Amino acid sequence: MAIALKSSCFLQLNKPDSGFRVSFYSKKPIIISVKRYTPVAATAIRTMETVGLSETFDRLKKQGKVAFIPYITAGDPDLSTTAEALKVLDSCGSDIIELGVPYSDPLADGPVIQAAATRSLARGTNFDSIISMLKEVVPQLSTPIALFTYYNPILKRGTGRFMSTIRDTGVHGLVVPDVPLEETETLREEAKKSGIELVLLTTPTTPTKRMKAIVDAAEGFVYLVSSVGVTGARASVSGKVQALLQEIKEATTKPVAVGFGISTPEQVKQVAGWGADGVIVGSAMVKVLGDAKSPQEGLKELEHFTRSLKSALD
Ligand SMILES: O=P(O)(O)OC[C@@H](O)[C@@H](O)c1c[nH]c2ccccc12
Repeated sequence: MAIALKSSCFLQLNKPDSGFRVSFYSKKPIIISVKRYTPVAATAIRTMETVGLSETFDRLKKQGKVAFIPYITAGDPDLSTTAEALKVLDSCGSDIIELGVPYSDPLADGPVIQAAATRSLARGTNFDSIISMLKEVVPQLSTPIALFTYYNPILKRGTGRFMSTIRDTGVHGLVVPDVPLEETETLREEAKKSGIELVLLTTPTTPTKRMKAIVDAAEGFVYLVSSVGVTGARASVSGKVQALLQEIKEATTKPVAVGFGISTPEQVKQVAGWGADGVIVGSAMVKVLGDAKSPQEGLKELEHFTRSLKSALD
């Protein structure tokens, strides 16, 4: 029986009778054919997942490539457009997608993402509606999702329940920019129980000792914030990033992705050239969707913009 999956990659099925080990290798549509559609086959096919953040970086490293990591705010302009935007970002070759949970007090965000969060909340977007959307869309994606949320929504729901809820959607990673380092351990333990990779952030002003503690505790990848201040496109990316990358790479072999202020193909190329394992673009992506006259136009613009940035890494 052949089952066409709108999913990624070359699929290797080992031991087709007694059990399946499914591995995804590259982003190509596949047809799965099984001799007998046994309960094992059904389970394997149902539970097939994209690979996680660390494995994505491992694969890219073997290919000598740098990860392209876009960020968008869930529910802006609305959740059905977010669902389509995730598919656009996936089809344009994003390697990891950061999806932001809108929050009323986004302290680390600049005006573009703050405005997106306000619009999204005004439309009634909440955590439960985001989870329902993700349950629908994630199985159609080949790009792993890292959910982006401030700490308060996690505490409100309860850390363990929050982690199992996002795991059940197929989300692989979590970024919490305002969790105090002292509380990271608990968060990390709960995340691990659910197989969620907790990404931690370090900044240009993080003391070396603290940076080392952060990179030791980080899962998936280390997020290097390129400059002090809030998110938002900048005319140039601070040259300090190159030395910061060097310092972090002396402290860990974990992949390091750089974000904040990056919005042009030249800047993407520059940061990759400085040795980043991944390049994150957020506000510029959010602006494309937020400035569009209609969701359809926004999605078209998003595709065009994503391809222009991604091509800087090819
Ligand atoms: O928007 P920028 O400057 O491209 O930076 C990425 C950023 O948007 C994304 O990673 C992010 C969104 N909200 C954040 C809050 C803190 C740190 C990072 C973020």
